[in-house]
Amino acid sequence: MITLKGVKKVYKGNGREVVAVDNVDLNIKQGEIYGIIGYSGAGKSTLIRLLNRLEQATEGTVEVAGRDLTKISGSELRRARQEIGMIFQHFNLLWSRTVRENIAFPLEIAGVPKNERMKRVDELIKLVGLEGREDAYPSQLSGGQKQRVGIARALANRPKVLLCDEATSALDPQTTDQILELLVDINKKLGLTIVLITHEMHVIRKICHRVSVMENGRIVEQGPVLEVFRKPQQPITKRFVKQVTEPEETKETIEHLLNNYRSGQVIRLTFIGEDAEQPLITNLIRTFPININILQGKISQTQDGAYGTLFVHLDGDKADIEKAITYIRDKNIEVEVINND
Ligand SMILES: Nc1ncnc2c1ncn2[C@@H]1O[C@H](COP(=O)(O)OP(=O)(O)OP(=O)(O)O)[C@@H](O)[C@H]1O
Repeated sequence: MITLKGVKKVYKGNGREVVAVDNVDLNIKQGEIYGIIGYSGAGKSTLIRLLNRLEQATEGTVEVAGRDLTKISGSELRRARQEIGMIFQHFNLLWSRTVRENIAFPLEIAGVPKNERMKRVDELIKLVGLEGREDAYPSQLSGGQKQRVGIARALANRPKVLLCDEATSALDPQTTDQILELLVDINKKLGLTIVLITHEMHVIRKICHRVSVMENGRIVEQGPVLEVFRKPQQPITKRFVKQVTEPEETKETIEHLLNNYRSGQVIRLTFIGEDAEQPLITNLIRTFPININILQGKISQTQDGAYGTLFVHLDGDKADIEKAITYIRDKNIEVEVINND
């Protein structure tokens, strides 16, 4: 559905050049929810703006729904853009228009007759759950409701792709979850391809099937979300994964625990998908003459299954601890031995 090859975007000005996107290759499948994560300045906004030609690539090709956007202009580009909806962090609504009029706006521009327009707006209002708020003005809506209007407006012309530019960054955690659920719902109902950029791993975990990590304009890591959670390769990816798997205080807690548990071994177990269902701790206690203390744990749900980490302290004979660790590894559960240094 979306293919980027060798894409580069250089901004020039004041005698200086900024390479915002640097030699990016990307492949996004139809019906996929694809996340691009990176810190501020990584090049995410530029990349997503290349996907609807709000920015023109300096080098490379950007193919969306069968058209190379770098090579078209005029009416052909306008038609191509109708297949690509976009929502924004600050909603970008028209403040002097009601909910209904905001949603109808792209239909007016596309020349859809009034009757059809009204019918389509009603459908969209239902789809995003804004029944009863049709005649309200944006200033009378909550942040979540404003984003629902943004989503309805973006979907008005039945696009094949929805681009989300930090769409939940201005919302509180509960409203963020509701909007993310709405996006998943729309993805399933309409088979819509969704591309989102964010700096929050929570968003990726919750709704994305695959993810790319961006740093200094480049994609430094990509893969299925569960895979990236299981084995993050780059330091930056490890930092993002820790945002959702380990509570803030984990590092300090672990240091504290290592000081308290001088004997035995502290380990971190990583469970993926069905592994999480195993009665592992019970089996360990029954099989080996060791003591086990559960120190800390967290399980997160992704689109493809559960992902969890558990810190435990094993105490007893060194050889028994070694055997217990081998036993866990044989069950395909990842074990990281946390050392005192
Ligand atoms: N119009 C522009 N002119 C010049 N430089 C730009 C322009 N837009 C972005 N940049 C630069 O390109 C780089 C990437 O910016 P971009 O906004 O794409 O990153 P980002 O990951 O989306 O960060 P943020 O979340 O802060 O927007 C930055 O160094 C930025 O200063």
